[in-house]
Amino acid sequence: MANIQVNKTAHPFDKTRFEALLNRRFFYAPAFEIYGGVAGLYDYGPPGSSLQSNIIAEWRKHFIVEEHMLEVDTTIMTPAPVFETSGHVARFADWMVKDLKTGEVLRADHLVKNVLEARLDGDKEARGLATAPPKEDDKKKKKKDKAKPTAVKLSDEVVTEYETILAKLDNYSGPELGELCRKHNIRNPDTDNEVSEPQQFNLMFASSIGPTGQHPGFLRPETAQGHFLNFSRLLEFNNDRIPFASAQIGRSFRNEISPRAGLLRVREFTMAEIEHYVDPEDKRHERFSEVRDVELDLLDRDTQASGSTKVTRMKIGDAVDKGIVANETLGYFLARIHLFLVKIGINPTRLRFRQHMANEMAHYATDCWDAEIQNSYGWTECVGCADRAAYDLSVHSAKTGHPLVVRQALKEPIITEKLVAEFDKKTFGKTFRKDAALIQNIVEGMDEAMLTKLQGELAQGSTTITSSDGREFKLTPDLLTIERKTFKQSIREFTPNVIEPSFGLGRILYALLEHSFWSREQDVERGVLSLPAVVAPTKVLIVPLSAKPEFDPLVREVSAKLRKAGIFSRVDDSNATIGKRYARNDELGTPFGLTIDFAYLTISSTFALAATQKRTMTLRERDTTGQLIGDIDEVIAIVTELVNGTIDWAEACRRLPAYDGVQAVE
Ligand SMILES: Nc1ncnc2c1ncn2[C@@H]1O[C@H](COP(=O)(O)OP(=O)(O)OP(=O)(O)O)[C@@H](O)[C@H]1O
Repeated sequence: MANIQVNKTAHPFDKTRFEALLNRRFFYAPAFEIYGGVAGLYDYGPPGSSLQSNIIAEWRKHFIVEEHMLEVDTTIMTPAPVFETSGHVARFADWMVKDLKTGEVLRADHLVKNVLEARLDGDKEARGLATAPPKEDDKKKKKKDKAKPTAVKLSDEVVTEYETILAKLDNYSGPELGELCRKHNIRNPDTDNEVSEPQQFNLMFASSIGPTGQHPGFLRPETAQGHFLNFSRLLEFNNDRIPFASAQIGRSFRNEISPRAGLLRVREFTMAEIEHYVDPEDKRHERFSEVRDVELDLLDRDTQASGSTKVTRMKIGDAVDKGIVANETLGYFLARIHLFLVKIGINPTRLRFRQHMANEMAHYATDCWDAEIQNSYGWTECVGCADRAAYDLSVHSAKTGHPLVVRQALKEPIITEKLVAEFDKKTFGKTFRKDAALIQNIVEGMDEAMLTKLQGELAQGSTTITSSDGREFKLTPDLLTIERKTFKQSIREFTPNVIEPSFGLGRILYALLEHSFWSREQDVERGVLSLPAVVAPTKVLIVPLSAKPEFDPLVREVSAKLRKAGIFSRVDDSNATIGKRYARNDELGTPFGLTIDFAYLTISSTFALAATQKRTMTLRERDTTGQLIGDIDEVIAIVTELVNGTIDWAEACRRLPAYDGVQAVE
């Protein structure tokens, strides 16, 4: 009876109701709203903040604690030379177009996507097929829908062409996007005006450090550089051993061109990033065997190149063995990302891993996969996972002269022999004076074959070398000799490669909210957020049947016991009916409710005495609304186990009798 089956798909996803719920319960809201708001900036309210904190806490456990990662907290404000070296000043940019009449700015690839998808939707409508879910949620939605071509049938070739463009959208350069706009008559859907040629726009917020204005800086657009700049300290902290990973959770800033997709594209957001440092010659992962059999939906680059978006379900072990995923470490993280997202409540059937096309990847990356989550905006990248090779450490090291390398003692020293030039410094300097260094450099730059030749010629008495500006210099055996020497190398020095999983927490949080939302079969107005207990903002709701003071001691006792058990609970002692109170908490995603059982009320006029004598309370489960009854301490023990995930509701139903009393009627 208490373990009732529920039908969560009785009503189709209703975005308007969903957004109304998030707004009503203050999960998040536009920042500076009473000043009119700023696109792409949001504030989280109490349930949104708790949900984010709980996702972060689980992330810490799943990655940092589980893998002994080294956590850092580096600054957001970053001096310009850092981003000049990393390439962000030159390349961290998107292509934008301007409406030729209104001057409205649009991101070029998003414009192409929105217009072509709208045309494909129109085609589906004309053919009498179902259309895709709506794509934009903002205030401009109505306006956009007006501009959206409706029910226009396209030829089969055009449909294929559009689908191919969409499958490869991240792959186009700015001029190519301009060409697509011209070829397919892509205009601003809000106004139907033509748009300009795409221009690059750097997404970093520029600032300056100090009062003189002479030290330009940027708000970081990712947390990664802070890890890399501290690499040598981290390596030392890790006893000079690799592999190891650093991790950081913090804010990043991107001046997005036209943010219109709620939390999915914002200008300030929280990232959680891991930089895992590996030996470039050995990218195996010692715990790969633990995840080998985890199955993922993969969309590889060859499939996308053929214009398809069909995923292949595959064990990560097989994907690495077949070379679809470049190496074990990358594969290990893809599997761990999958496990994390599913654990916090992402629907695994709406999660896929998409490989970057060759041109889409940063030039230095060797392989890159995005964890994409399906939601009402389409498939959205929520986690990027890239093998960044040795790029970042190498460029910062070259720029600063600070070695960002690993030095490993070799088990077996490497013995090599090679020809080297020995100079008689005094005679050499006297003979060539200011050209001495130049000539020495030329000789020292010679390879083995050239040195062998030089050695032979010196043995004949003399030789001549030519500098790059065409001058000739005569060399004789009194100036230098070429000899074979033996070298013993006991240290191997190398720049590690970096595998980087990079999480955008706002995107994950939003997708999770969408995946968790449904309405009760009997009443579409009664929305529920089925958030797993591990991330739910409040775990247990305590519902006293009445706000009368006689109930206080028991409520306080239950609260204190839950606190002691580490369970975050809230008391709802408002005057609303118990059904309303439960409904409000269903909307907040609170998985369990406790009602102190006052069944005795009918035969006793002293509530507290009766309840104390009986010492029972009911336990309600959010999704099924099933209720169980038991002794207070017994119920607290069970709800603690439920929240900690050591038992499920079915098990709770085996341990406690179902309750069918008055409180169950909602
Ligand atoms: N503007 C943004 N708003 C919210 N989250 C973002 C934003 N930009 C990036 N992220 C998050 O940070 C993660 C890592 O950033 P990355 O640089 O790989 O994104 P990106 O490829 O630039 O994203 P996109 O192509 O969607 O702009 C993304 O997977 C995403 O979750």
